[in-house]
Amino acid sequence: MTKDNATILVVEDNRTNSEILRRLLQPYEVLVATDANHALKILERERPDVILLDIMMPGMDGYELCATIKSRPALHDIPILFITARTDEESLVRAFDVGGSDYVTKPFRSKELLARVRIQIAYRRALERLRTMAVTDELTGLRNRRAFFSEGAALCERIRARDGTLGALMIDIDHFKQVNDRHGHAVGDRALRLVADELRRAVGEGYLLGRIGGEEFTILAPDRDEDEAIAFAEALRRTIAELPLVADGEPVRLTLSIGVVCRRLGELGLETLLKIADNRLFKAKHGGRNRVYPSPDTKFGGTDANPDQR
Ligand SMILES: Nc1nc2c(ncn2[C@@H]2O[C@H](COP(=O)(O)OP(=O)(O)OP(=O)(O)O)[C@@H](O)[C@H]2O)c(=O)[nH]1
Repeated sequence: MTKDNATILVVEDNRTNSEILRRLLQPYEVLVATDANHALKILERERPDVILLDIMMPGMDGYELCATIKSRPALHDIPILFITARTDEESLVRAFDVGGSDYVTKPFRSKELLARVRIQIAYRRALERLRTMAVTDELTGLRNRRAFFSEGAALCERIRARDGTLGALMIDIDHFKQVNDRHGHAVGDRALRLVADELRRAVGEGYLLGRIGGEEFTILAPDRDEDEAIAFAEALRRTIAELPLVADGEPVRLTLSIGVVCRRLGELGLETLLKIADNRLFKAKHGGRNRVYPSPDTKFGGTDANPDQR
């Protein structure tokens, strides 16, 4: 990273040109590739903010390389600025048709080049911000509902492919309306952030955590058996019950009800798994709240050793 906090990949087979560009792009970190294969190799490990791409190169030309980069989801958003000596309409239109964002013509004009690069960096940054906003719950910083379900579906695919198990926890804060009613919405928001922070701290590597509703959170825990998922939920319940939230000089007690299920996925989809967890959450609520269902007690020899399936 540099003073301007951006990296530019220059793909140019002519060494004199690439040196000129390196000098002109001095405010930025500059990587240079001498042909398309070299560029693709660099892109395996680097994510430049902008790519400056020569059209005429030996082997794969700039148009083809641009189309290849744009076909790869991980690279798709990197703006490509063509470097070209060709100014005929057909060549320029083709640059846009293969996914280019803009072009600069040779010989380079320093200020114009920098202005065009700057605008692409700003565009890239704005796109990144929008993408992050689209998947993030603004209040807690957790995955929002949409992101949770789309990442959850992908996680299920991976687990199904290796015939693994998936645990699901449906988590709901008890009597949350009373927190709002008694202390106001701002305290309610503070409570939600506090709970979210604890959940974030508790989840393990590979877990998926999201805020899927107002005071509802969900965790997917891969490769666990049901006893482990229940023990994990019980630990969460205890942690939250001890949170030291104080409002208007009095302690605010937050408790969770949690429905837990764990299955080998097989034909089972995410929606069905979560439905089972949701039904169990309902049982936890009706069993008196501040509890996990199936509870560790019933699970390990209590009265309801065979809890409902749906
Ligand atoms: N402060 C705050 N409150 C929220 C937010 N989203 C939802 N809520 C509140 O969460 C409360 C949920 O209330 P209910 O669904 O009745 O549930 P509850 O009071 O938690 O009762 P049980 O779930 O039955 O234990 C409502 O009062 C919502 O206004 C939020 O982003 N901030």
